[in-house]
Amino acid sequence: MRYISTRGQAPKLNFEAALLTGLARDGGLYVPETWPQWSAGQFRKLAGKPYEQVAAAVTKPFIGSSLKTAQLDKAIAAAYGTFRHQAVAPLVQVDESLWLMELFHGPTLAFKDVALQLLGQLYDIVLKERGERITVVGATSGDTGSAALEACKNRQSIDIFILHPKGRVSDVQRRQMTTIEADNIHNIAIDGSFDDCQDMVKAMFNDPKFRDRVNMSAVNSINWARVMAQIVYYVTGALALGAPDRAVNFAVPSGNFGNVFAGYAARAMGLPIDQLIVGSNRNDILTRFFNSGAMKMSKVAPSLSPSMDIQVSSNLERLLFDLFDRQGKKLGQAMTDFRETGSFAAPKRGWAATAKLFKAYKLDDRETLAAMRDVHKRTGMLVDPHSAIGLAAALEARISGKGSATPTIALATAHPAKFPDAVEKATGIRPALPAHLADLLSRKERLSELPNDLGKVQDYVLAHTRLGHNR
Ligand SMILES: Cc1ncc(COP(=O)(O)O)c(C=O)c1O
Ligand SMILES: N[C@@H](CCOP(=O)(O)O)C(=O)O
Repeated sequence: MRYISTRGQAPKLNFEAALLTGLARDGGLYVPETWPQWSAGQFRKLAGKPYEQVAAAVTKPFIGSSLKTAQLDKAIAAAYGTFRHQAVAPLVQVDESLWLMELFHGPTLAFKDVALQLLGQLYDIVLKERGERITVVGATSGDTGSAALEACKNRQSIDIFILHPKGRVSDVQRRQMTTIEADNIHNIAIDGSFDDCQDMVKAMFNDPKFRDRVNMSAVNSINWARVMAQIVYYVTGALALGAPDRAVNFAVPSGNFGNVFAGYAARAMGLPIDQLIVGSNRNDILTRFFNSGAMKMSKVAPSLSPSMDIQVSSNLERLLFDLFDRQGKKLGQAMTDFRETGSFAAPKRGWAATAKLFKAYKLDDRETLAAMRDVHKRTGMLVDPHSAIGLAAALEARISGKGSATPTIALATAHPAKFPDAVEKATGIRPALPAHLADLLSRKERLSELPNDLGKVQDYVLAHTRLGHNR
């Protein structure tokens, strides 16, 4: 399998190189040159198999000869051995045609663990074989950060720096990052938004001297391996509800568009997904896009679902690449124009199919609390504000007839205890953290604060990475 950049000007890479490279050198994102095509029989063979076995089968074609089968199997076993639920991503039935997929049984209680636990293992294998070290610089609105730090902590070949928007993540999210004791991890609170943090990470990648000096790599969904690992639970979920002999819908709370893009990739491989239902909070650029074909950037506003307080959804570029008939140069120009003018219109060709596949709904904070209250009243389940947005979007799609009678899986992306204030406000119940995090609020924090200034952040990384001085 070869990977190409969405901007069409960077070298083609194999999986191992794409894993280590992060953002392509032309500023684009790596995508598979072609989607692996699976027959119904291939999917059928995996029905009822353990998560690890499905993960091996689904990821193999994307990894190709970059890893030996035994290495991949070992990495998968180690990654999912850290989960507290044997099924890794269990389904819970909500009503006659709606299921919740719990993606929060990993070490940091969010769906990010599913991909990042595997990414940590893959890094280890390829870095050991190459005898190389990397510096990871990542941006987080709360969940990627802790999952990435947990996956990379104490790994000898990695120094990791995570930028988060100061004061804009929940206390639990921040403490999950800042209380990890390991010499190779660095938390930086930036005086700005998540978009500012993500822009700085991309700017560092777009500075060839800097990226080469520190051998920079990415844990955000910039990294194709993140998206690849997330395809697996779309397959296990759909198979559990009767695919490939029955189509399913997925409802996904969305911010950086990585999670739902993994659903798009599963469908491109042949999994029968009827609709991908996108849920946004008040930062609804994605919902506006899918409802109109146009995007207009506005200022990001804090919400009860802080992990989705995002205006520039990184992975949308991977979808737009297909909408632009994979013409990277044209897309690159459109992305540059979007950055300059703050607006973007999708090409008319292909838009009808995209608009048919993606349905999108927005919930403000009041509606999010109402959704959390409603699901608790109806089922006794506590859901976090992000998951509630996905669930409510699924119900909206059904009411408006757009979701039809097709069974729908709403992705529960975080454990309710990550957002105890919002859950308590909605239901009157304060969810407790699982035992391994029970003393989180009394652990010692360690972080640095920096202004929203690229030069200062680069200086900080250079001063603290073990690669900054040696090259
Ligand atoms: C809990 C939670 N839900 C949903 C999202 C949105 O996912 P994505 O950015 O992949 O669209 C995030 C952040 O990524 C998250 O942390
Ligand atoms: N919501 C994310 C934002 C970063 O998204 P990613 O999927 O690109 O890592 C977070 O929790 O940090």
